[in-house]
Amino acid sequence: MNALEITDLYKEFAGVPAVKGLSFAIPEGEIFGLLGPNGAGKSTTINMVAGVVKIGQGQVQAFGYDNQKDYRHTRRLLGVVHQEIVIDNFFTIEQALEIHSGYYGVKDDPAWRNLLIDRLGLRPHLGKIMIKLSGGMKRRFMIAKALIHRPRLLILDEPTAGVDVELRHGLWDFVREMNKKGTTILLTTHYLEEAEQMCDRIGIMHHGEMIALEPTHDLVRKLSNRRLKLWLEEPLAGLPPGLEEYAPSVEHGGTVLVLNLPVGGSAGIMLKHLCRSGLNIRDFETDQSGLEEVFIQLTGMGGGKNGTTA
Ligand SMILES: Nc1ncnc2c1ncn2[C@@H]1O[C@H](COP(=O)(O)OP(=O)(O)OP(=O)(O)O)[C@@H](O)[C@H]1O
Repeated sequence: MNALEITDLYKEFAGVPAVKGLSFAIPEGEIFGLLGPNGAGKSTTINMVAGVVKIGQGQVQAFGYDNQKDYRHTRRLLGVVHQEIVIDNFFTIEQALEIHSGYYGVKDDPAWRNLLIDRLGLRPHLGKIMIKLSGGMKRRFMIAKALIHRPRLLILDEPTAGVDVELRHGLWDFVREMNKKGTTILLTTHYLEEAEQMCDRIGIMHHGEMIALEPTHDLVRKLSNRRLKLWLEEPLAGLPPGLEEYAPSVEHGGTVLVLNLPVGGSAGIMLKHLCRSGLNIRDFETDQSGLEEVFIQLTGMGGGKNGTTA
């Protein structure tokens, strides 16, 4: 069963399209990463799924229920952490969590509430009214709030934006734990490294369209070159013959030879060519470009909100 199925979703603001006929599905149990540069249409998509932005055209189904026709039902199946911090200013964390489970028509479950409070590190702040919490604490509260009714699909729109490293790690551990217990996860993040580590599959949006959607490993492998760096016993006078297809280059006065294994190329054949070359190799190192390079290749964009982000 698909946790989420989006079909031909379209939205424009003042005549300018933000999401252009988007279709994709997320099977139950998956951690799916939706990536894309600023303005790609990720939040608009999530907001249409969550029912807070009206769908222009198309359909959204959660666990087989249409989110427009069966709004009350789908609302209970989804837990959404929006990008903007939205809190109940003058309630304490505990009061707000109690109220929210009532809002979803779910019976208050103190054991579950306490588990969320503890796992999200909210216990020391329980009695504080929300307006007095730090930004990181507010975000933790939003995550607890999104989970209070035990949704089957948790949607996190940039949950780690502006939060410290400790919370980020703790949060992802918790998300993994929730996923292992059966919650499907849809997340957006600008931290490509996080997406690479967390997600089973990644979809990349650009200008309102999905320009790639693949298992994370395949996406990285398919679009990235692998480099083989060889430290040689004797410096090379020139480029060795028979290795032209690997775009060889030399570094460090000829003592380091760099070969590039093209996308889809065979490492075995490259190594055979290397053996035939008779080079005297002292050491070697390989590296592979990660999601960041893949993302830049696909969208033609470099840089981002910070050095390692989209
Ligand atoms: N309420 C709105 N009114 C007008 N335009 C909007 C509105 N919400 C989004 N847009 C526009 O729609 C486009 C897509 O924005 P969206 O926020 O969905 O992108 P995003 O991929 O989530 O970007 P970011 O990574 O910056 O959050 C942008 O051009 C944005 O300016």
